[in-house]
Amino acid sequence: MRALPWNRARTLAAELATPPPPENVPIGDAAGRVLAEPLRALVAVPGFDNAAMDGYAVRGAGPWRLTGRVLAGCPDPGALAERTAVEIATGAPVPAGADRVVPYEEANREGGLVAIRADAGRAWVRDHIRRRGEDAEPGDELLPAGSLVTPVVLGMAGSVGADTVSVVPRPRARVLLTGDEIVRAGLPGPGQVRDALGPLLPPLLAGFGADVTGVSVVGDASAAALTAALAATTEEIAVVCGASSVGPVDHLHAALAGLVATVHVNGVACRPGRPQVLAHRPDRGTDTGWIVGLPGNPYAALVAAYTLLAPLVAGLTGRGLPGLPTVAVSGQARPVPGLTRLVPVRWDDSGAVVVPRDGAGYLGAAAQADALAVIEPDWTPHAPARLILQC
Ligand SMILES: Nc1nc2c(c(=O)[nH]1)N[C@H]1C(S)=C(S)[C@@H](COP(=O)(O)OP(=O)(O)OC[C@H]3O[C@@H](n4cnc5c(N)ncnc54)[C@H](O)[C@@H]3O)O[C@H]1N2
Ligand code: MOO
Repeated sequence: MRALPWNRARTLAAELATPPPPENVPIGDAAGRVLAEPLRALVAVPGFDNAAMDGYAVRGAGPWRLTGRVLAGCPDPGALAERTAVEIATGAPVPAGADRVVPYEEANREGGLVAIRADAGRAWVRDHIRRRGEDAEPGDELLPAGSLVTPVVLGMAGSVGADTVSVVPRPRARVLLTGDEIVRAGLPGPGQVRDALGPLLPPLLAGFGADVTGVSVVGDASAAALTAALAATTEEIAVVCGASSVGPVDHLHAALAGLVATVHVNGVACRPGRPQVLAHRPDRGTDTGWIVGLPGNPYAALVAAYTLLAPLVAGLTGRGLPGLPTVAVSGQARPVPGLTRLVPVRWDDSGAVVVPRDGAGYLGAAAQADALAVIEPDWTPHAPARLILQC
């Protein structure tokens, strides 16, 4: 199978996966989830005409005779008669018949009378009343399905009366590290390599919107061990790290053949990260059974995670592929004919600047970066490039 262009691989991963049936969760537990259905207002906001300022609610021409006080939480403020006023607090319901609220700063109160101050100018002409339903009416669609539930969305959901929201279940992922040389703790001995991907992938996937249930190591001894580990995976996504290339113990392709998996992506025309794989188990629906092969080289694995894993999670959560912002990039990005390069960049006043020394085998440059720039073959220094923001 021919290596796919980077853009195509990315969009394909998002298009192929579909979300599972939604679930209702309390708004307190919904942060970071994705709306499965549009968020609609259950009540009007504001729920009643209320004062936008502390002052006096008045009716008709002034001066006004002061007849009482209305505080926030008052269930029934009554009605105002012509040429009368009530003292009113911000957020309190405005009595029926009131024309406006005069803020304290613009009012004179003497004895039982309230009048506009002589020096109030025209500021008092504003009515300082927030009208029922001016922000939302019951049934209004406030956000479409596919929206990320941010803290702000939750605050708004509370404002419109929601106790629960309908969201997409978070996909789960199991990470399978391959390689007899990999050690997961302590200092590596001769010929050994300390694992970089076990620490990287769970929080990276959490940022994409998926939960890693476990990280385990599969030895290089035979393809059967990797086939068995993949067959035993019940999570929606199995992430295989390493074993994606053509080496003598690179067993991923043999394992996929053993599972009769459908291989949708086998190689991406990007550098680093070319030997990456997206496959699907034929016995599963498109909301589960996904297998993603990441190259063993850690920076190549990071690039592949942004290329295939993040879009796959976007598809599984119904979020869709996010657009990539475009900014001017300077520095040595070294475009390659026929390939998309992904290079770590940092912000500076002029845009984004390439962080030097971005080898496939080490995360040092990416660790200093704010984003990865997508460098196409026709890029020239200071030209714009799309960015993947690091999460
Ligand atoms: N003849 C060819 N050889 C290679 C090609 C090719 O096209 N033809 N592609 C090269 C590229 S590009 C990459 S990337 C690697 C990908 O190899 P694998 O995905 O099969 O990964 P491994 O061989 O298992 O390991 C590669 C490298 O990464 C280290 N590694 C593996 N896992 C981890 C980990 N969890 N933490 C840190 N480092 C890890 C491993 O020790 C190796 O050094 O293939 C090239 N070869
Ligand atoms: O493309 Mo490999 O993924 O250079 O390290």
